Amino acid sequence: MHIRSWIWAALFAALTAVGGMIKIPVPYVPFTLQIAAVYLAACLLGPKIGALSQLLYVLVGLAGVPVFAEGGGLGYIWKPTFGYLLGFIAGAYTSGWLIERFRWTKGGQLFAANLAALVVVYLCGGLWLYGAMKWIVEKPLTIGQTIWFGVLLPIPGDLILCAACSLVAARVWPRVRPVMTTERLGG
Ligand SMILES: O=C(O)CCCC[C@@H]1SC[C@@H]2NC(=O)N[C@@H]21
Repeated sequence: MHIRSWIWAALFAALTAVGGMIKIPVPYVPFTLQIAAVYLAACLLGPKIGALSQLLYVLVGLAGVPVFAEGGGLGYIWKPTFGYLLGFIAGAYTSGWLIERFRWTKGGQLFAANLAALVVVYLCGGLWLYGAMKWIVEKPLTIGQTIWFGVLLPIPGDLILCAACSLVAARVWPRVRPVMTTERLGG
């Protein structure tokens, strides 16, 4: 893989870290801006490099750098929000794959792809939240509470970010994406 791909992946990993620092504490699952970096990485880097950016982010956090919403370190895998972090990797891949497979470029199309990413993030995050609260924290949430705190509370903000990032990506796409993707880099 071309060095430029690694640099872009690292930059978007850093952007996700910034998104994790901008947070509003809410019980169980904080509001953060991490998902905006996931949307943009998928749209501008494609499935592989987009997912790589999120994998780098998670690995740096697990290595101990406090880039997650509530710190970092290997023990973070036991936190109720760790599933969202795994969801960022799978979500970036999903959205990037849809965009690449169907050659989507318009704002509405990117919105649809990012919506799919959001579903993946919430699936991973919600399932992990439920399991972690039950078996690790041992303060179980009901399914209704899990959906309320894990999905319904944060989703309005995430939908606004989805629309905003999709429009921005559609605008900058023609100029930026050829530079960012590996298609022309042979890697
Ligand atoms: O601990 C972490 O760093 C992960 C926090 C995950 C927060 C999730 S991301 C999707 C949803 N939208 C938000 O604003 N918060 C949750």
